[in-house]
Amino acid sequence: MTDQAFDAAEFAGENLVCIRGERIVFADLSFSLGPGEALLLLGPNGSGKSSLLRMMAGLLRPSAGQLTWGGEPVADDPEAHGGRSRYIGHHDAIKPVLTVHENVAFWSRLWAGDGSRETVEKALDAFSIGHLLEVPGRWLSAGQKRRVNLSRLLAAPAPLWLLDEPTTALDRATVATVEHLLAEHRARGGMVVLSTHTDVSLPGAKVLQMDDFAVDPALSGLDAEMAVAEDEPWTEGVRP
Ligand SMILES: Nc1ncnc2c1ncn2[C@@H]1O[C@H](COP(=O)(O)OP(=O)(O)OP(=O)(O)O)[C@@H](O)[C@H]1O
Repeated sequence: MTDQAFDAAEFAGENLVCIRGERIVFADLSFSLGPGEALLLLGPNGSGKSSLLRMMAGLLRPSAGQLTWGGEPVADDPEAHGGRSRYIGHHDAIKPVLTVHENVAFWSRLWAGDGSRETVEKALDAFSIGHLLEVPGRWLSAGQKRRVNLSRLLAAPAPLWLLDEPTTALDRATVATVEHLLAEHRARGGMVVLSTHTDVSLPGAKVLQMDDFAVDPALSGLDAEMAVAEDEPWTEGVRP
């Protein structure tokens, strides 16, 4: 775990199109995010927030448009993008038979080549769950699982945090902890993209209203050639 500033570059998306199944979920979506900035994804169920986050993480290929980092297409070096981004999705990536320590150490080792007990303890302490170190994953409550999952952000630092409804199942005090950690991350030059249906304090965040990029199905004229295989990964590595 580090308190050092990130040497981040601009992360941007240009005219992104997302097709899932045979439906255009969003089209012509563009954004840009500089060091220290945050982007809030808002919109009703099914409007494409998770799809956009998965796209940003390299887990879903854009049907058109491109993502860039420092002006260079992310697709040119997917491994580098995997190294600088941390995606926390809906599902808590916790092995039930491993202890909390073993779970977080695994991700810290894989993502940051660390996995030391000190790093894991510090990350868990930040979420007030240091006492769960030796508890197996299967015994955790929903909120405890979420906290363990989020602690991976601290156990394997990277500039770009991609968070899909990160405060789900968290109590009020832990939501405040998350808000504090988001602010600290941005103060170090980190970037945050976050989807939510609840209030999460992200001062000065840019906002993307996903339904602004919806396409009327009757007008979409979907070209089957644009559709890509569902969940076809286009970056390397294990991304839960
Ligand atoms: N694996 C899939 N195959 C086909 N369509 C999918 C798949 N996953 C999602 N979709 C569709 O893509 C659209 C966008 O879903 P997505 O999960 O990105 O929305 P969301 O805004 O995150 O929704 P929520 O607020 O409910 O989490 C939905 O119409 C959904 O049915």
